[in-house]
Amino acid sequence: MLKQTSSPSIVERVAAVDWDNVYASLDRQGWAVLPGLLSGGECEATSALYGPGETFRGHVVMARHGFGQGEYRYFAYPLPVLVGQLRSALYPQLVPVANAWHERMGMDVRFPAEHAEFLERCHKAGQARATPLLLKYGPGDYNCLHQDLYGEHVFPLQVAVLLSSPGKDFDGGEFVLTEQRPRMQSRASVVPLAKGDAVIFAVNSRPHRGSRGDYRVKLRHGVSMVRSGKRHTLGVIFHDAA
Ligand SMILES: O=C(O)CCC(=O)C(=O)O
Ligand SMILES: [Fe+2]
Repeated sequence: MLKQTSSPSIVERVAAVDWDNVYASLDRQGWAVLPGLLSGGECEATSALYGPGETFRGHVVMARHGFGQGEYRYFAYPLPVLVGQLRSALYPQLVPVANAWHERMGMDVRFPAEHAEFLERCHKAGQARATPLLLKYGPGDYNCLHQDLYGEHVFPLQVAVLLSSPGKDFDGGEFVLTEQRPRMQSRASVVPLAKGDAVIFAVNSRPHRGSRGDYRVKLRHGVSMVRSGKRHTLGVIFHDAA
């Protein structure tokens, strides 16, 4: 019998990540990159979903809200298989960090091991609308620094996957994060991403170990101006929206 070789599933790929390394990076800098989480074909197929139709529940033109320039659409339930698998496979890996951060920041909320259980908590509180989203940027577009908070329930980490190739599909359009530390000036990071790479980052705040114990730093994320071409991103947020 011929042995069939197929590429690993999303679940297998997530399980194969060097999570200890990712946890160390999240603790050190508030973000971590998972290189090549999606294949080129998966990136293209996901970008191609963009458009009007039942795949999405909402459409936001960023300039209308002062969010920047460009547009995005929120996926509707049921999520496309790949998006749903990414969301439910990544969540349990991030729970230990989420709970440890809450403990260090003196926050009472703890997160259940499985995503379905956390969603139940969101839905019971009236946060029932899907939050994963697909973003689209063209020349001159950008995404102002922001936080993706959609109600009382907030999972403290989120993920974005770059679906286009920098230097080939587009120029500019870097993923940026800023950290606002108490009584200090803000610090910016540019996250280097290739097509298919995922960045995990803090939604709102994270603990930082200082000489006198942990203090909270506030993070915001955004995208610098796309100079040319077209840039797509898949955003995976773990809490749902009111
Ligand atoms: O396009 C990007 O890289 C940023 C997307 C974003 O703001 C998000 O996924 O929440
Ligand atoms: Fe965002």
